[in-house]
Amino acid sequence: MKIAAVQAAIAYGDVEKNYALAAENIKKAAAAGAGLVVLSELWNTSFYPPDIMDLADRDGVRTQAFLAEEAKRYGVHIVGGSVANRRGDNLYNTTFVVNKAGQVIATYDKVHLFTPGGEDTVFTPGDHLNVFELDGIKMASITCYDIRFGEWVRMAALAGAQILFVPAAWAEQRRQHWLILNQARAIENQFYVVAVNSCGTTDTVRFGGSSLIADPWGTMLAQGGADETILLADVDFSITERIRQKINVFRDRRPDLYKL
Ligand SMILES: O=C(O)CCC(=O)C(=O)O
Repeated sequence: MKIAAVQAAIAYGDVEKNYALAAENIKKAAAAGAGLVVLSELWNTSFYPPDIMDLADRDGVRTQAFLAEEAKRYGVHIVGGSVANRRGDNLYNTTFVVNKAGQVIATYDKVHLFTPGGEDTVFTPGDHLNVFELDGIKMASITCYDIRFGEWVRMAALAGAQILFVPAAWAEQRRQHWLILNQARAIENQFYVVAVNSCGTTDTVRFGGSSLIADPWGTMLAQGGADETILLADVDFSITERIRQKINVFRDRRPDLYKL
């Protein structure tokens, strides 16, 4: 399966421009042969303008219809990064996963909100893991800051995920953390990690780009720089079993001791 990670400069607060940008990038990824396309965090608004409550999608209606249309048009699965998504008076940082038939097969609201950026004062957190199946492979997604919580990522691995998607809007100044955390999560969980960051700027933040696709051994299959790009990598899930046999951390872990 060929995966495309879309690293885009999301326009700050310009929703119309951002849907057009996503459409253009999905088209390019499909033309490059991708079977699964991954977008970055809050690709409809960027992270996050003051009027985000007004700019947010309502009940995910527009985003789901848009992703379903694009998925069917190009015959690709889409892990729809995340969007600002208003449900009633609450705002969520929501991921929709759509299969190539245009069916929404999974929905995830970011669980760990980025308190240093005040995200918890604006958004409501989700309360469940996002594990889903495409082409017979179990997959999972989290969102940005969630990557700092190794126990949350481990849950996805224990639920059987063989690949983890990490849409993000991660600042350039903590680029080192981004690279190390994503690579470490791939190594410790022995699964693919597809980490898709934004690039470009808001009024105050420069996003770090550096999207990456790491295999279950931690080898970087593709890595972005500071600018817009679409990373492509072929993933082969048969290597996971071989790696897990060589160093069998799932057999050797000691959950009986993992409590205080
Ligand atoms: O953890 C970090 O350093 C960045 C997290 C973040 O920006 C986010 O979750 O949106």
